[in-house]
Amino acid sequence: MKLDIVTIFPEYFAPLEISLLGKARRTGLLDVHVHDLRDWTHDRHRTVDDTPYGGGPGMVMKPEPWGEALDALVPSGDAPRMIIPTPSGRPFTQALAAEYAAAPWLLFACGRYEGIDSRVAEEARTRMPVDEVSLGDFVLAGGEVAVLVMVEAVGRLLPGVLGNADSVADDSFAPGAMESLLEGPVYTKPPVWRDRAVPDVLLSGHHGAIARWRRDEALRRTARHRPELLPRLASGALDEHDRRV
Ligand SMILES: N#Cc1c(-c2ccc3cc[nH]c3c2)n[nH]c1N
Repeated sequence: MKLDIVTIFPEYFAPLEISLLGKARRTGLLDVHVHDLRDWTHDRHRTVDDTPYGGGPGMVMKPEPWGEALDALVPSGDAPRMIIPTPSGRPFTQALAAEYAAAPWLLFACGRYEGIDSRVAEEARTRMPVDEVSLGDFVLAGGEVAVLVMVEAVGRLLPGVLGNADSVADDSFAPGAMESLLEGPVYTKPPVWRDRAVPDVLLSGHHGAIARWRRDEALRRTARHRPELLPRLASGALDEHDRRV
């Protein structure tokens, strides 16, 4: 997968050199290119923003540098999916991460200030799919952190990136009957730590009992932290036992 990231803060993406994603880059699973938007400015101050038409606080990112950046990065023929993080976008979900993981080429546009002139997305849509996407109902100062989150969520889904492919299948929100359940508690050695013992069932070796216990705990945690997810579970996914948990 090829990733292009356009930003005025390229240094924000140093974390993509380390850990799983760094290894994915070194092994060729991910081809990441971070670009400084100011490389497509032509004035002495490398200006990327201006005052908003119609007045109001803050500044807006000028369309010209973005237009020239997209012309340079997406000349003609094949085109990426363009992803613009914004508080006013559609929700970024595990399903959308999976959709992006199937794309051969993604281009992330990191806004700053009050956002990117809206004509940039409008013009880009004439030559590539453009998604405006939000991580949630809170406000960041720019798109870079959102892109880091999305790149990690997408990158870990690529075959070969995670050492244990089963981890993906067990994800919260991964497709399947457990799709809308939060993951339950996890434990490792020692069996007792500061007088706190690991639940006996996990040491029993009874795989059926362990699976049932894990599902019960996932149901309990979902009911406690995200009760709104429970009705979304397919009707067949909850049996009589589940409803009594
Ligand atoms: N995605 C997302 C965002 C943002 C966001 C994204 C881009 C910019 C550019 C200026 N301010 C921004 C905030 N805030 N909260 C989210 N869930």
